[in-house]
Amino acid sequence: MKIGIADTNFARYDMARAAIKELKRGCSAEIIRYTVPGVKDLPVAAKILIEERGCCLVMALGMPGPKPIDKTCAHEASTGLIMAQLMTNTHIIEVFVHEDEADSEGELASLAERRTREHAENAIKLLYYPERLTREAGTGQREGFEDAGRVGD
Ligand SMILES: Cc1nc2c(=O)[nH]c(=O)nc-2n(C[C@H](O)[C@H](O)[C@H](O)CO)c1C
Repeated sequence: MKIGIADTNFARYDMARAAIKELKRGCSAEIIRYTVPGVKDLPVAAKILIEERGCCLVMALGMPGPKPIDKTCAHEASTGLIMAQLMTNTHIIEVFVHEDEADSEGELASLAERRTREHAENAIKLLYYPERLTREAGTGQREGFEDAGRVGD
């Protein structure tokens, strides 16, 4: 089993290091890392990891900046990642941490670490323990922040 990690040098935190640590802690998959300049380069990187490098899941890690143009880039990248998933019938877990989600550099680093690790846990569940995701259905899970929790009965 191979898991791909696509990340960017635009990001201000080494999200791939966090992902790799968590994946190694939870499974024995081979990990293939592919770093590109920015989020808009992630869709093709993910597709190459799947089609040419044999990955059965990819985590796409990126950090959109705070400007309107960055938000547009992130939306375009997201659309591309969805297209790549549909073209390859393979999960690409988008892990984006927007710079303006945090109030300080320290908070941004913690959020990037925690969201990436929690999505790495999701990747492991998708591949190895899908029944655990089903058990969590409807429980308001949130990656990087406290879970929102269940409503109703
Ligand atoms: C404006 C802009 N903003 C971001 C961003 O917020 N986050 C990011 O990762 N990359 C950004 N980029 C770079 C593009 O994603 C891409 O790398 C270049 O357009 C080259 O294809 C650009 C050009």
